[in-house]
Amino acid sequence: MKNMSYLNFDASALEKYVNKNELNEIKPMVNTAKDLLMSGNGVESQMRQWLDLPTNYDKAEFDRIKAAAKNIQANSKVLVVIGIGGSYLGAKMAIDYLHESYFNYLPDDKREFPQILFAGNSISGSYINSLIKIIGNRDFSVNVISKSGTTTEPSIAFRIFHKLLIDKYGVKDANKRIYVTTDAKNGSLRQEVKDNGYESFIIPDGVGGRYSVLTPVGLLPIAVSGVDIEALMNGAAQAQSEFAEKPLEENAALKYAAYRNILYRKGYTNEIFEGYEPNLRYFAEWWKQLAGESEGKDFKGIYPTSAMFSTDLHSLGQYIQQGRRDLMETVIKIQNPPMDIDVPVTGKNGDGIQYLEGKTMNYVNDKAFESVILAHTNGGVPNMIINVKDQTPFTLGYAIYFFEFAIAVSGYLNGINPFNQPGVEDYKQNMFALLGKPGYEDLKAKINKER
Ligand SMILES: O=P(O)(O)OC[C@H]1O[C@](O)(CO)[C@@H](O)[C@@H]1O
Repeated sequence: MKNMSYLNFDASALEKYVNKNELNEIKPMVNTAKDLLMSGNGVESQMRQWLDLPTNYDKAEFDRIKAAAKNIQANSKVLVVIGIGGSYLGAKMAIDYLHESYFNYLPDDKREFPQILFAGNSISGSYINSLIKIIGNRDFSVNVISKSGTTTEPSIAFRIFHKLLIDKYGVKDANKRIYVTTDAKNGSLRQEVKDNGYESFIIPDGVGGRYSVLTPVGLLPIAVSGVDIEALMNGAAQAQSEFAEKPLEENAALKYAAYRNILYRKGYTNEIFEGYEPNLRYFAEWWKQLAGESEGKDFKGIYPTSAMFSTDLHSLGQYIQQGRRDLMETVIKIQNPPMDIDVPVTGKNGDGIQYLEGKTMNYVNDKAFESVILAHTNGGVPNMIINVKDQTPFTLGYAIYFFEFAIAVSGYLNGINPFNQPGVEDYKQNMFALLGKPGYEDLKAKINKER
């Protein structure tokens, strides 16, 4: 077991790219950005409620989440989580991170908790058909998550699964299997809660989708999967107190914000989020929304993308090593993965790996990580390393808060509003027009004229 704090930021591979004086020089700007965030003097400050969520949340609702999770665990083999963007990525990321890779694939008698499957994040009829097939005749419940209650993708999926529930259980019992996470007062889902008596949870006003994993949005599905959500919140609370207090030099979140902005201003405009554990894939997807929606606007911002190694060393690896030099990498390194296995001893060397006999896979993975850092750094790609202690709920809570805090500071540091996402509306408006939604006749005519 490698001993370390829950998370640390390692800039040692940046020596070639960032001079020693630079952190000190950007420090006043980072501190100003942090102060804007903490004081509420920055733009869109009403959307900072996530900042003290780990210590200031509705405890009664938290207990209701745990009770609902128990209920679902007792009466369902599957939980269908319906939502898109911030209304699903956080839960998916956390469940994957905290469970073994094939958790969801285990047969029901080998899995202690329900299978968690996601819907409403695409408009693929094939996907929904396949999902219905895999549920089969097993008992299931639905958690529909939408702050607005009017997002097309989850609305369609909810209609489908609502009908399936009614067909299977009848209206009265179906209503007991529907859990709604939405705005406290507004939106059609809130109205449906009132009409049908569904159990429901609130997405707080001051928390945007991409900052909502520690609200019922993430907490209910995560709890249903058997995770200790109290530990998750405690980890975030620990991060909250540290990042609010510590000076830049000792503050991992501020350092990450500072270095990625130092690099961005030198022309490293694309950031690749990387991991060496396959169940970090959705961590990257969650981070991409967090960073992309927070910073990509006003024709600026770091472009967030991702790669998972070793897999992508044999696809994107070539480009990263020798392509356009506008890339930086942020590598998440899990210090203590939950499991390991030896390279088998066969006494033969036909495959050329006899020298690895007696070594573990995690040892080899560590060496791959070190080798890639060296190769990419030498090849012209600056690397930031985020060491994360383990894959436990406490550490994950800490890491979630780390990224949320760092990205919000980073937005302010760049003169960007980190809490809105006006660009997401454009495709929606066009889609409404093309689908013939009432009220969009003029836009439809305009589109048809232009194409
Ligand atoms: O929860 P809603 O209202 O369905 O929105 C889903 C997602 O769409 C966005 O509004 C834009 O992508 C996100 O912030 C949010 O996570």
